[in-house]
Amino acid sequence: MKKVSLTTLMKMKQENDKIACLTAYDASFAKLFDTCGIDMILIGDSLGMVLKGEDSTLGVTVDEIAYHVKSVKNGVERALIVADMPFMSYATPEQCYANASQLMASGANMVKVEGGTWLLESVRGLIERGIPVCGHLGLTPQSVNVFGGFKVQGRNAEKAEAMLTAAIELQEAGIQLLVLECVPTSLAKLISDKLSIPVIGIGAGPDTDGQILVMHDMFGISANYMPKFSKNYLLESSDISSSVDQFIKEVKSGAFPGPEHSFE
Ligand SMILES: Nc1nc(=O)c2c([nH]1)NC[C@@H]1CN(c3ccc(C(=O)N[C@@H](CCC(=O)O)C(=O)O)cc3)CN21
Ligand SMILES: CC(C)C(=O)C(=O)O
Ligand SMILES: [Mg+2]
Repeated sequence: MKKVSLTTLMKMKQENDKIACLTAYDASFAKLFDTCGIDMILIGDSLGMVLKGEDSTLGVTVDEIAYHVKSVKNGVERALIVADMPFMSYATPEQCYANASQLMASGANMVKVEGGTWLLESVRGLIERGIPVCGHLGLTPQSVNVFGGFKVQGRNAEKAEAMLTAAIELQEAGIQLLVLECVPTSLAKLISDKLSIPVIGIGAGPDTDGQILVMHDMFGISANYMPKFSKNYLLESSDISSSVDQFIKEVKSGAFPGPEHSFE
């Protein structure tokens, strides 16, 4: 099976072929998702919430992500493997390079970092050193204490403008993929249209270039709560594999996310 590359994802954006992504944390689920045809698998720091049962992602360590990357890698033949960099593991460019290199050596194809303008130097440095970078804007859960909760971001004109500017700056710095989390549908559409790189949404409406869900949410088994933008695909399927098939089908057709999973 031909491995999905960043070139593949770029071509999918250009051809309006939607990109279907899920998180995974172990080899068995990763293999199942890969076999179903998931394009990208994220080892998310959401593992702090769905695996460890904590109420935020802040306690996750680089070693924990690396452990799960090593497991996921062994189940994957085709999907692009992206690893989240944990809270404070990229606070300075030097920390960022050391920790990103550990995740790449563990089997990731790309690392993901949360934030905008303050990150530009680290993003450029990673790419110059051979590490592809995925950005993450909107509701960046590592900043939950600054936001005062898991809240939709970019709802006023000033914040929306700042997010678009940050997205463009990150693209100019060299990111090759962007996750937009919990932003109004119209803003996610604007950013997806303005950027040449693929934009993957979660709680960002139907107009991004792809969608990602936390795997536990799509099976309705998350330890804490179920965000409004998620959908339990096991309710209408008899087994895990066909629920993943259905998720991919609905992403590709544009049926997911509907208005009930999106924010205005
Ligand atoms: N199980 C799970 N699913 C996720 O999508 C997820 C995690 N965990 N952990 C890491 C972050 C945290 N995320 C979250 C968690 C909660 C909401 C939430 O409760 N949102 C409200 C919207 C609040 C508003 O309207 O401003 C909601 O009703 O969905 C959103 C994102 C997304 N990520
Ligand atoms: C929700 C996705 C985008 C994520 O960052 C995670 O799973 O940690
Ligand atoms: Mg994350």
